[in-house]
Amino acid sequence: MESGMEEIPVKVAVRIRPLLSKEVLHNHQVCVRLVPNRQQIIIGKDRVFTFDFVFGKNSTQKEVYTVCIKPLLVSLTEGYNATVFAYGQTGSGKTYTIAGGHVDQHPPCYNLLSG
Ligand SMILES: Nc1ncnc2c1ncn2[C@@H]1O[C@H](COP(=O)(O)OP(=O)(O)OP(=O)(O)O)[C@@H](O)[C@H]1O
Repeated sequence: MESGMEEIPVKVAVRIRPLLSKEVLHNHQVCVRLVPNRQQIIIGKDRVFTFDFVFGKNSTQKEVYTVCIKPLLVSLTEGYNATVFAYGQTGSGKTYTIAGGHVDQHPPCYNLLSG
């Protein structure tokens, strides 16, 4: 087994999306905070959760792709299988991340495959 492949085979990333304009309009509040320099988030006052990767509201498609997906492509070329899927409540940003938001500014992760 190549070095680095003895790790736990499932990794979980959390991506926090910004409030939508309609949410700002309705005075919705952000309830999730990032812990700086740690892959952790705080929900509410003090509930801390740790993930393999945490992306904040200003994270880009390219950043998510580079950190989470590109290494899987490298392992594919070495003969390993890989699956990426998005999980979360409705409106949380699954489609935006996997299939893209605004096509020019926020390309889908799979459009970055050649990068
Ligand atoms: N990282 C982000 N930055 C800016 N806007 C985002 C981001 N993620 C999601 N959005 C916006 O939030 C809204 C909901 O996102 P999206 O449709 O991707 O959610 P979803 O999880 O796929 O929802 P559903 O399960 O209902 O299909 C969209 O208007 C999308 O453009």
